[in-house]
Amino acid sequence: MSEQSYLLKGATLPSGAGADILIEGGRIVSTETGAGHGADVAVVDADGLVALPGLVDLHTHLREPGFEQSETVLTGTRAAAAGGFTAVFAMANTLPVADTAGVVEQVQALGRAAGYATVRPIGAVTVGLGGERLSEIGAMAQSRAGVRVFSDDGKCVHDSLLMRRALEYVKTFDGVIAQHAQDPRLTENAQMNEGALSSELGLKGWPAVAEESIIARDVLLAEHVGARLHICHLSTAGSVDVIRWAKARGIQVTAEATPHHLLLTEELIRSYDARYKVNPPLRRDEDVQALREAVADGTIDIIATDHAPHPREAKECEWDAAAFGMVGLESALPVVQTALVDTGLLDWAGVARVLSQAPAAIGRLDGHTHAFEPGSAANVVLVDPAASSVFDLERLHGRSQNSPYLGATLSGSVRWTFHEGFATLRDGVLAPVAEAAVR
Ligand SMILES: NC(=O)N[C@@H](CC(=O)O)C(=O)O
Ligand SMILES: [Zn+2]
Ligand SMILES: [Zn+2]
Repeated sequence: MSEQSYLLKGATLPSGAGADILIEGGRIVSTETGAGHGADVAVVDADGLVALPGLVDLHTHLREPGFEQSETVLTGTRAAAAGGFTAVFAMANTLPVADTAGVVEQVQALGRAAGYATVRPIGAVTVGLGGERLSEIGAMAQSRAGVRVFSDDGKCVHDSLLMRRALEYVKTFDGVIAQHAQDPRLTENAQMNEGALSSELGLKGWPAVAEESIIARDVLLAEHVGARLHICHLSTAGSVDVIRWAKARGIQVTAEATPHHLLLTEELIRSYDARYKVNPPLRRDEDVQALREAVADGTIDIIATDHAPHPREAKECEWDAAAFGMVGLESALPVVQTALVDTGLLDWAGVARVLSQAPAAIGRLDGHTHAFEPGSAANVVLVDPAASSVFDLERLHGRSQNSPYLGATLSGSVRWTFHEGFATLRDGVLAPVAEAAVR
């Protein structure tokens, strides 16, 4: 395999310091400005660009196996590379469900073969996401995929005894349960946030308490067991309060917010445009503000995309019949810049923390680099923060186009992505499939 060397000249590190980042043999060799380099090095003009550690998404739906009409590991990781991601954790709600060592090993192998990003499979907590019997958690942990994150995402692990047993199990190997917090009884047929607007629009409400009550129960279970718990896609101010309380008590809980819950509100649903239909639902402006502050003060540890591709026919239908979910890999960084950086709530070091360092730590993604230290693997993204543009279809590289941002103006643009020294995105252009596959 031939390894191209790169010099990212005049980049700005998350700390604000200037750097010439020299990448050779898949590693960062030096970040010293003005250091010498060989003649065969490709020089990238990074003047005005911010260098971040490769982004890590703890919550991606790659849909393969089983739902390849929505996304595949290849198309999803191409979308990831376009968005600046160098590692994604693939959710288990595939067909078959990722509840055996065989399926998680298959997903990981597909990621390796595609070559655009590190793919770490998430294992299901219960067999077939059925919520009744624990899946073979130990076998998935010991498999070649070395699964550390387990989730029934899309469904809540509602049975408290099963949740307790799952926490006890993952504790033995330092794993984590990522809970989709949704009380199923309180949300039967629910279509949008419960409140004045759901009454006005005549759509069945999804109360905040359906999320908050599960989080409250689960932080107490995590405390009782002494295990790690992660809460997926927080969407309400009340959820933030519960997490803040749990952390103050020393409970090992981490929390995630999605870009869309940090920018969009339920008001968009007045259009009845199903691109805005998502689980958990878009909430009120007060909730968005509370989530933003919680990311800024560290109560919410990470931002994860919950990239959820769906084919056209699942979205171009009446609201009640439409699928829940939005694609989010390519828009994540622009949305985070728009919602948090441009508003002064987060600096670039904070962005590196919530989109790279913290998710890698929660998922125990060993060996993936999040600092610009010589000798470490070259997982790097270059962002142009001054570019503000209309988000259009050309920005999407996955198989589905259910983005809520089409036509909206967002700040910032990802220019280059390096995965272990290989340029998966080159000044906005994805590396050819064949090149990524043979490296
Ligand atoms: N977020 C969504 O609205 N949908 C996700 C499931 C999930 O993340 O709960 C999906 O798999 O489509
Ligand atoms: Zn979910
Ligand atoms: Zn999800």
